Amino acid sequence: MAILEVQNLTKKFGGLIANQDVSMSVEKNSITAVIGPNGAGKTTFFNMITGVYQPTSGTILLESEKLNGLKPHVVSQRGIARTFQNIRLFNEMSVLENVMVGMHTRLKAGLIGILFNLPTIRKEEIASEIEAYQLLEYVGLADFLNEKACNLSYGAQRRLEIARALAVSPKVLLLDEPAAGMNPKETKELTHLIKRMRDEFNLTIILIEHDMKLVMEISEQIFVLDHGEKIAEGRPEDIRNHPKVIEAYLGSGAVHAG
Ligand SMILES: Nc1ncnc2c1ncn2[C@@H]1O[C@H](COP(=O)(O)OP(=O)(O)OP(=O)(O)O)[C@@H](O)[C@H]1O
Repeated sequence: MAILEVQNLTKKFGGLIANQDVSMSVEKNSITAVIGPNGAGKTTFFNMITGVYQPTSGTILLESEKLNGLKPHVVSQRGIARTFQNIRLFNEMSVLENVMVGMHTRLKAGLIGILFNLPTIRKEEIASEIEAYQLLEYVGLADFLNEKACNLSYGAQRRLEIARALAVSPKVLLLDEPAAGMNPKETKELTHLIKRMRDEFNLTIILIEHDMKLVMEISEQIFVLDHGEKIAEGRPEDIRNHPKVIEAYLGSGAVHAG
């Protein structure tokens, strides 16, 4: 069953067409990759799904409900969380606080509760602290709870972003270049983490990634964008030797070169 349906999505920035008529159907509980050369339109595609940009035309459906026109925080409440290509953490806040920020959108006590320091707030706070700790343990950061986010290694910051995204209890998790800047050991651990998250949180995961080894190893389905258009889709074995994909990455002539 498809959890996310994207139909004929187009995004124009003035005269530049960043996405042109892109359609995708993503199965529930699957791991899907969106790949393509630099500037192909991958992040723009994520930005439309998450409400950062409104599409020029086309439709985005989550469990058959339209997401067009919704603000990013509402899209997040509907069940789509993401991480960013350029890590966006609260650098001066602790690791634990960064994850707790991710939870605030679904806390029930509300503004009145916070203003009047109601007991419900304290209860929620304790519960969210415990949950945040468990998420940090899950991504391997339990030893760094009180560390400032900016003091973490690059790979650890990427895992913290993942923990923060998980804190909103998403149905769909979008990862924008999760392995960027990671060493081979960290990338291997990330590969395991992505698979575990899908299985244990019953998640649907869509990732943009340039590390083809990672992509080929974990994706069940791959979509390829080039110059804003979808040029191929299929299983890793279909994509690996797809002439249009080889041409997009290596330039025209590569396919015929032998
Ligand atoms: N806000 C914007 N205003 C104008 N042009 C934009 C904007 N955002 C993206 N673009 C342009 O849209 C095109 C697609 O960019 P996008 O960042 O989506 O590509 P990408 O595939 O994610 O690239 P990369 O792999 O390098 O991150 C690029 O030409 C980019 O310059």
